[in-house]
Amino acid sequence: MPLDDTRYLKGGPVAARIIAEVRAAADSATAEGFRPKLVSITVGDVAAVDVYVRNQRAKAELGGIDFEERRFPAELTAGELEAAIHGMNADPRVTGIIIQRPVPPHIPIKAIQAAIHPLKDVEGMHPASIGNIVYNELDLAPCTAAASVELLKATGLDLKGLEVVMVGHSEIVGKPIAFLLMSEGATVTVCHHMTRSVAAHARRADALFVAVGKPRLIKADMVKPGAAVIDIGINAETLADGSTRIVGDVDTDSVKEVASWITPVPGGVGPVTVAILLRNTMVALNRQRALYRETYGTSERQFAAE
Ligand SMILES: NC(=O)C1=CN([C@@H]2O[C@H](COP(=O)(O)OP(=O)(O)OC[C@H]3O[C@@H](n4cnc5c(N)ncnc54)[C@H](OP(=O)(O)O)[C@@H]3O)[C@@H](O)[C@H]2O)C=CC1
Ligand SMILES: Nc1nc(=O)c2c([nH]1)NC[C@@H]1CN(c3ccc(C(=O)N[C@@H](CCC(=O)O)C(=O)O)cc3)C=[N+]21
Repeated sequence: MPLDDTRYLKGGPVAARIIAEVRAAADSATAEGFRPKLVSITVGDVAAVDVYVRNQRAKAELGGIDFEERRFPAELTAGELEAAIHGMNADPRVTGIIIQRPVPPHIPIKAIQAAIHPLKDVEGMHPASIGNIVYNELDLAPCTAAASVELLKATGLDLKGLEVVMVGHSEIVGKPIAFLLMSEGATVTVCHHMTRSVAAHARRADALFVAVGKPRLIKADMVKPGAAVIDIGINAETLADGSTRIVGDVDTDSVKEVASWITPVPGGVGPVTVAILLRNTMVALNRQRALYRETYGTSERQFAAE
């Protein structure tokens, strides 16, 4: 189907709407002396991260949020990284911190995520933050998970009682999606590599989310006619001529003939993920402002913004 087919659930318009809201919120916060600033931490070189960070920088600029990339060599020790994070926690000009994954194997990612101050955790991966979604507090959730749910909502389907299947149960994507959907009233089945028949579950789904990291895992015969398919996978594929292209986890060419909605890759979940990161940056900033008011009894900032 051509890319203007309405069955394509495109991320661009959803992202643009979110970024416009971010821009309005960021401009008024800046005018009131609370300038939002997002710091991205990268350790080592990972191609998938480069695309994400490039888009973060471009969209932060559109959204009126300052952006700084801190890039560290792969040999950085966990202690050095924690020290850098503690410095950012203490710096009032830094209002949001994101650690790009993956980090090299010698760095314990869970401990590093926990080192970010929960008020500056714009990804919602600090244990205190991720716990909130279990308590139905959904305003700051891991970005890709929130983006995927946002795209399902763009179909207009009623999430209450919807049969949803999530393929993949990672901490950063599959599990948070399952919690967000449960909070919205959906009936959620979670599949993983030990699931006896992913196909048998997937075929029952009104909405099928896929975050596995295997190109074309989901074929047309695994999809219920009329379903919404949210393809979260981002996989680099090398073509015969040596060039590379990005494909998702869903065999889009065959599934598009069966599904009523399908997110393209690229152009689906990815752009919305970036927009949600910026929205989360504003949610975090507002929490910091609320604490500031409670502590000092004023919303006037006590130091000059640079
Ligand atoms: N669009 C975006 O913004 C983002 C996209 N991604 C992409 O999403 C994909 C998944 O990422 P992420 O969740 O971090 O990946 P992980 O590798 O952390 O998780 C993959 C999940 O898939 C499960 N799995 C593996 N093989 C199968 C199988 N054959 N059938 C069913 N389940 C299987 C694994 O189960 P088990 O643990 O039991 O082995 C695991 O839960 C990747 O392509 C990644 O690039 C990731 C982050 C952001
Ligand atoms: N802590 C952490 N959180 C993440 O969410 C995370 C991460 N680390 N590490 C890397 C992966 C990958 N990821 C992408 C998000 C958006 C695009 C994106 O914007 N993609 C565009 C591509 C556009 C282009 O090619 O320029 C699209 O799909 O249309 C890509 C990749 C987030 N990840």
